[in-house]
Amino acid sequence: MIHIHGAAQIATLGGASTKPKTGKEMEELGLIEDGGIVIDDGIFVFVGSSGEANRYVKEHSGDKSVTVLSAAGKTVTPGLIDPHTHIVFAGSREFELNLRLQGAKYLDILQAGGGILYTTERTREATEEQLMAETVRRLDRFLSHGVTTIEAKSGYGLRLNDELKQLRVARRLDAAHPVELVSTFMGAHAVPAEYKGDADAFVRTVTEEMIPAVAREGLAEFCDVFCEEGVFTVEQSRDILEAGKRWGLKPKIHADELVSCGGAELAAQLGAVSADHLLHASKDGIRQMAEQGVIAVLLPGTAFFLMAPPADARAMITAGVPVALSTDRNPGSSPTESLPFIMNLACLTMRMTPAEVLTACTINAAHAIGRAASIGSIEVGKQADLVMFDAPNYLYLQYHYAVNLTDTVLKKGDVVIRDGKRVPI
Ligand SMILES: N=CN[C@@H](CCC(=O)O)C(=O)O
Ligand SMILES: [Zn+2]
Repeated sequence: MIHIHGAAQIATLGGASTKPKTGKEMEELGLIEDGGIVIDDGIFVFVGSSGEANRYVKEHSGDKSVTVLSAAGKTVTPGLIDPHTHIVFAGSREFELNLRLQGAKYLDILQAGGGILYTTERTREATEEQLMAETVRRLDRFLSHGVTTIEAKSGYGLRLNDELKQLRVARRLDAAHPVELVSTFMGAHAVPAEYKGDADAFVRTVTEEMIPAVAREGLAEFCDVFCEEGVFTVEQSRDILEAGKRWGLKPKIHADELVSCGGAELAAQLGAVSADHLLHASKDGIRQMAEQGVIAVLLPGTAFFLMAPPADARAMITAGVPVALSTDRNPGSSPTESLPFIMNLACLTMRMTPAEVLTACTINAAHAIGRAASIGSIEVGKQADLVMFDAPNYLYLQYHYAVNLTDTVLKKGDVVIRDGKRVPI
């Protein structure tokens, strides 16, 4: 049994496990001052005031050993969840920053054979073991920033065996590392060089060969596509996501990132779980997303790193679209594992409030990866994933910005970070 007591503040995020929070609900954090939490067998068994938690432990601990953790002066939140990463890849692309500073556009670099295609070459060359080793270092950094679950996309293989290789690495890491991974197949991330620009032929390979193989091996829960002018059209994206649906993969979509091209509308028509990026989503697309309950996964770090204006989060929240946030961890447009810094950016560049930001990185992010029944809030019966931040209240997380305030992290009831340091389990 674990007994956490004396928390300055607990943000429970309770009451939204069946439906993501929208509009004003995103401001409701379920705060408890001077709070206590009891965990048994990796599950939250009590959440309330410190006094009540003491009584619960006295009455229920029996002959169990009790580990007591003080949370004095700390803010406790659910383990942070990152619902959009491209974490399994080889190499890095720091040289692209210089090109972009000189005026090169992200898509020009891709169309000249760099960008995603450069990382594809490195990833194809790498063995499963090499990919494991590179990815573990990124997962360690995520964990040290309070992130206990991430979504992980393929999309740097762009041919069957290398897509499977990326997804198998994600599956092995999910079993081996404290950070939990939820996999998405994204074979349609770019048209690989060997197709010489014939995107239709590549789409046939994705729909007829890759999706069935991924589904047969049970390697992914979601299917994603880079729907963008110059990458995959709305029609090609629809074919891919419908094929995914036929094979039991739930649709997600990279939509309207660089230009407005109908990605938000497509997400609504297909009943996608989420539409991500949305910097150029149309008003009508946002309205349709709200009607269909499509979650907007916003990536303000990508806008920041590409030096572009961010998505209109306020318009989406006002329209009733549930909003989640993510790092978009990838080697080109967002090389960071600091979800807390992304939260700062959401607040300071998109004017999301500190409460909306916390909702977006916990319960709404859990919905965006189909895990809201088990994670995303501190509620009795849920998996005991939580973070203690070195902060007197949740507002402070967006105020003392760009530093890592993570003090303690619990994953499935195991203490994996204490005093900012990794605890071997
Ligand atoms: N936009 C497409 N895919 C990634 C970037 C991948 C890369 O540049 O390697 C994204 O979500 O930003
Ligand atoms: Zn992405």
